Amino acid sequence: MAENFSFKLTATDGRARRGLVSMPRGEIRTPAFMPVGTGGTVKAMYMDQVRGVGADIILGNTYHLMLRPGAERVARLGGLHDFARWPYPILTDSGGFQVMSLSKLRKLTEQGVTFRSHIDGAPYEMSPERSIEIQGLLDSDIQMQLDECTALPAKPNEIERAMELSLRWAERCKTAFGDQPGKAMFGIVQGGDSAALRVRSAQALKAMDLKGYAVGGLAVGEPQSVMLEMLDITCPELPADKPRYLMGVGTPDDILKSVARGIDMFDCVMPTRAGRHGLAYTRRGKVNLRNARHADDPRPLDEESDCPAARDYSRAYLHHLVRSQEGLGAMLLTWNNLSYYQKLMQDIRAAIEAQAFEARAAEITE
Ligand SMILES: Cc1cccc2c(=O)nc(N)[nH]c12
Repeated sequence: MAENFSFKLTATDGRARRGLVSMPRGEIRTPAFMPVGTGGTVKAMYMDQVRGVGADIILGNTYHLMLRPGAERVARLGGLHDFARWPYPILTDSGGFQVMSLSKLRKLTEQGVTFRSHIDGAPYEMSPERSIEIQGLLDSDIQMQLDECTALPAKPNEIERAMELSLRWAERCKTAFGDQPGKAMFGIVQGGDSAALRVRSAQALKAMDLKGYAVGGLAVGEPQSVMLEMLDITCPELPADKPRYLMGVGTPDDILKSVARGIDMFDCVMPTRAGRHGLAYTRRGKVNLRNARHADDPRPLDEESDCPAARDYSRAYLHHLVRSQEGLGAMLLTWNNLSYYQKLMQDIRAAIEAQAFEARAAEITE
């Protein structure tokens, strides 16, 4: 495996990119979908199943893990990879987004955020430095800067204030992270739905010469057209030779349209959360297994899938499990959904390679 963190582009199709991130713990084929493992577990999945469906990297979360079981405890136990038995790369979000969406009595200042745990009300503070320290204690491979994500719609001056604070926090995170060759710290572009603020944020982060760049502050309630417009504005400002990660996105359609605009990495709770709520993603669209019409249907979700959850169980059985609130229902549907998402990414990667090959072949025949 690689000594350091590196990213190389292996094919392009217009603005879509096929690439490879190489790190000491493994390689990440891009475009990549990262299953969300918030509390050190991809809910309702064994880690060898997560690997089996084709995931190269999973997400962990600073906010949840600092509250429970505690970052210092995870460090004493050998770090998140040993704790959760996932030896491959892990990306951790910095916690700010979750503080603002989950915690109580939070107060945000230049220094950082103070808040009370949504679990037991205990007081905490999270500065850029503490966030990087926690991600280090977790032994995270890709660490996110602490940022302030503005929910949309928002006033322009509010978006600007949060974007500029996030830039100052990016500098502090870069300083706190220092030089860790086998790991990476990504900056997060903010700026809401303002083209000018997105450009300013992206250019300022580019000047910091970070190892990767996330686009944050999207998938927070804005229409897809606004999200895509912000990608059209932001991606061209980011360095072509660094990975681009669109946070919290998204549906299969969101992913396709975002890959076409130059995004390399995605994460979203949709496939795992939907699985726990009886919803299955299939090549023919979404299937709600709670619906009574499946009660006598002997067909599997997808007889051509190589995922046992999609191929070996009848819709009638899945309907029964979901209606009976049996744990196996969430397990099988999550397995199906993550398999669907990874197959989508595999098809996207192949399509970019094929198109690039076509373009190259056309050049050669000219
Ligand atoms: C998880 C997530 C989703 C969506 C947006 C964001 C964001 O802007 N910043 C962070 N740190 N995380 C995000």
